[in-house]
Amino acid sequence: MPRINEEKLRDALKVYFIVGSNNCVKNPVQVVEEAIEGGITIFQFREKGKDALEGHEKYMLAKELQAICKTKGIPFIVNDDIDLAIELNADGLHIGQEDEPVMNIRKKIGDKILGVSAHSLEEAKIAIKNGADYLGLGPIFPTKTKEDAKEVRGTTLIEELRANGLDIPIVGIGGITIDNARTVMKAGADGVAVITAISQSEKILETTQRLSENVL
Ligand SMILES: Cc1ncc(COP(=O)(O)OP(=O)(O)O)c(N)n1
Ligand SMILES: Cc1nc(C(=O)O)sc1CCOP(=O)(O)O
Ligand SMILES: [Mg+2]
Repeated sequence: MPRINEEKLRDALKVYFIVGSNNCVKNPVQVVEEAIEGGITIFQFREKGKDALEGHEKYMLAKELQAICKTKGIPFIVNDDIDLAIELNADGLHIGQEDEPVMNIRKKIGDKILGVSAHSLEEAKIAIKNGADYLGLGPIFPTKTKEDAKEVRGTTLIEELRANGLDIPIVGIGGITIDNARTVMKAGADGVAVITAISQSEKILETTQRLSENVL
């Protein structure tokens, strides 16, 4: 199967919901179902940090969320865990700069969607050269979700990449909400990736709908 069409991916990245069980106030299955109903366009399983599930429990939750995404036609991406992505035959994998080199991962996952985090123009160029399908740039705004997040840089890196002619699909991440999502899109992103804005909302469906309206 060929690598995913770039324009199709750009569209899919618009409302990118990332979650793990420890980000949720209520049952993560219910959270993901409501978020899908509200209009998310792609999903990342990120079971990481304090109180994260491990082993069989992690696998079972991933499998259940993947099945839900599949019935609704939402691409299912796994964060960090290449073995899980391969075992589940996920649609893709997202990796950071601390993970295995992009080139090695690309060889291992074949044509699956490969997202890579980048924090500079140089990192972005290397990721693209080695096979990234899209980039995650952040943190755009302050976030409490990722303890080891880099310095907040607003939308400057998105603008820098676009000004340098990089047209790879990009999502902004970190502290993105209904209220600031438009700023990220105007800077040149193809989509916004959020955890808290949706997972901690008391009205997940409504919040996701409003976020989508500011992005689509
Ligand atoms: C879409 C998207 N963008 C960036 C990240 C962050 O990845 P990483 O830097 O590897 O950090 P962790 O999420 O693994 O803590 C992401 N997960 N998704
Ligand atoms: C997972 C992640 N990666 C980031 C980066 O900067 O690469 S910021 C972040 C956390 C995003 O969560 P929230 O939407 O709750 O701020
Ligand atoms: Mg990572």
